[in-house]
Amino acid sequence: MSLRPITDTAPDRLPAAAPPELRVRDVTVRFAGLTALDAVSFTVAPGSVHALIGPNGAGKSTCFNVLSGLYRPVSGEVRLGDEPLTGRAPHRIAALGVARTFQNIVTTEGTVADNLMLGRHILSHAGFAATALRLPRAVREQRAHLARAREIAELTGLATRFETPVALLSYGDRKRVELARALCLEPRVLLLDEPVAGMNGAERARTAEVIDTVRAELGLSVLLVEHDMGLVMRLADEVTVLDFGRRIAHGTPDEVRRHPEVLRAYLGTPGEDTPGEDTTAQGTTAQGTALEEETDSEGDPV
Ligand SMILES: Nc1ncnc2c1ncn2[C@@H]1O[C@H](COP(=O)(O)OP(=O)(O)OP(=O)(O)O)[C@@H](O)[C@H]1O
Repeated sequence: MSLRPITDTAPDRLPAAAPPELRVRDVTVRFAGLTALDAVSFTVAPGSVHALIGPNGAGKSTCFNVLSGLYRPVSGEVRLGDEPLTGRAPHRIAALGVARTFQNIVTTEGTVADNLMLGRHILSHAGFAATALRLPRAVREQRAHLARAREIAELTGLATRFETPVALLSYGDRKRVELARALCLEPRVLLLDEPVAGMNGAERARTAEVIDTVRAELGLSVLLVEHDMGLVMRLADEVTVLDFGRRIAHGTPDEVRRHPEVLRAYLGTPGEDTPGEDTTAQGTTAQGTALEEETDSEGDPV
């Protein structure tokens, strides 16, 4: 199906032809004596999928927490187009069009519809009293939000689960509810924190398809943190690689997978051939990690 952001509930946030650039400039974050991010810079080009990868502890989640306003950097800045995001509260950043999902599932209560409607909350113009009193304007607005939530459920493969309690969903579906809830904010930039972590091969392939569709249909930019290199190589236009809080490489998926610094960070030795078994690159040789794409039984990338 073809979807466009609706106009009556988010008039101030209709995307222009493309979302604005998300620019991260020289961002440094310290925790006591530890520098978790050390003058990190990268730009998420409008409408692109940009992956942020790196071994465990590289600083990926810290970076997401800066982008979504949970952490304030000691120096550097983040801008969405001309709007500075650094130092703004998370709900302000969300209202500017930057939505995120979390590594671990946070949605456990209510139906899929309930959760998606929570995602629409930030876009509601009718106040609590008008909604509680079911004033006509509030009722119309609620209807529009529900219709949009249904469209997003369809786009994310959850249409047949719309009225189902999330507690009864499969793990993969629950992860996609998180994604759908973030989309309900009508973001211009979507931050996906390990969207396929813990999924089996079929669920990962399905979610990869959904991310692809969402980007194409909604024309938004995606910043993706993911250990699954198959997914990164399949979806990303550009990749930034962090290690110990520093940016060590940047380029297309093909460029970074051959980059000597990247091979050293993941495998401990530069230029060694990467094993092709496990694509979940957590960054330790003991886990047999790799920067290879995973293939299904027919040899197609998943
Ligand atoms: N709140 C915190 N307090 C202190 N240290 C922290 C905090 N959050 C992260 N760190 C440290 O900062 C560094 C970067 O951690 P971060 O979680 O950003 O890495 P990551 O790349 O997301 O790792 P993973 O792939 O394991 O999720 C690590 O050394 C981590 O222990």
